[in-house]
Amino acid sequence: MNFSRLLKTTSALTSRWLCSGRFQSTSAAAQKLVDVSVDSKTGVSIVSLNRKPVNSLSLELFKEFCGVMDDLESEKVRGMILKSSCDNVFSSGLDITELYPHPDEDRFHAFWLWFQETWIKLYGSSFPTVAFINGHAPAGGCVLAISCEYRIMLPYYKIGLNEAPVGIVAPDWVVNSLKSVLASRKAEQLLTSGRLLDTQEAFDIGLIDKIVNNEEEALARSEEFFSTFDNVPKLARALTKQQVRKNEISKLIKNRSNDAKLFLNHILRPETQKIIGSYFKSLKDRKK
Ligand SMILES: CC/C=C\C/C=C\C/C=C\C/C=C/C(=O)SCCNC(=O)CCNC(=O)[C@H](O)C(C)(C)COP(=O)(O)OP(=O)(O)OC[C@H]1O[C@@H](n2cnc3c(N)ncnc32)[C@H](O)[C@@H]1OP(=O)(O)O
Repeated sequence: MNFSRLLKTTSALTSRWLCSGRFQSTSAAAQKLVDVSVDSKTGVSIVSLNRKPVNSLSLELFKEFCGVMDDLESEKVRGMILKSSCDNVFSSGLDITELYPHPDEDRFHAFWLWFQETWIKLYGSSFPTVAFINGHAPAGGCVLAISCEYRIMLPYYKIGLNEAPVGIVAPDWVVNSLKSVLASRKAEQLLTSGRLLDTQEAFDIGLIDKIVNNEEEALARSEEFFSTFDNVPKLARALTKQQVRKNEISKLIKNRSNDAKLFLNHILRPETQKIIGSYFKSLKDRKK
């Protein structure tokens, strides 16, 4: 099966979950969780995550984001910049309330499939993608950033995959996304320590590509990146990118339901619930 068909194909079970209207947000029409605008100078789409206060990633946000990605694919956009509308936070990662306390199993299954779907669409997009990391990007926030092709970050924020210290093992598609950006040894060090790096450290190890001081500079640096493809036929570029990324994506597509079940079993374990519970409490207590 060719890769474009594979991208559209998913198991019957997965399709049932993704297409079902369950877990529809009642306020979806009232509040947009993902905003899209077009930079009139460059024709590039700017996609802003807009789930205040910290862009924690919920099932509803993933669904909306996937819809936006489908639109951008069919409009054959020149490129996309992913950023945040929240002050100081790009994304705080998965919404912990989707994981704790003891999530409803059906909702969690759907949540995980939509997380996978988001990764598949972003990591496998045909058009060039830039993450403008205009705030902290821990855990799932970092996953979004490393799924893009190029990363531009403002100074003095933190980025990394901090799952291990809270007793959670990142799935292999997350690990492999990191290994597509960093050498295996650096990726292992970052994952096993769960350390969050500041902007300068992230630049020094190659986790991000550019440091900028403001949005104007970010747009200029993004444009430099996008214009490197101006003389490359769009289809050839897209197929080449997918050629590089297809093994990881195909592996997940064939294993989606199992990946969701494994993660659900892990999350439901009393020890895991306890660790996430104390972590969440410490997050809330920090401000007291
Ligand atoms: C716990 C790990 C569990 C599972 C790992 C699962 C899977 C592994 C595979 C995939 C990778 C993805 C994993 C994840 O993404 S798990 C989420 C991990 N996220 C974090 O550890 C970040 C936590 N947040 C922060 O460190 C700070 O909030 C942040 C630096 C982002 C911003 O700080 P700031 O001071 O600006 O805001 P706060 O006052 O801390 O937050 C405002 C408000 O929002 C609540 N909050 C923050 N983050 C989350 C979140 N991820 N989910 C739900 N709620 C969140 C925070 O508690 C505050 O609430 P309140 O006090 O009620 O106002």
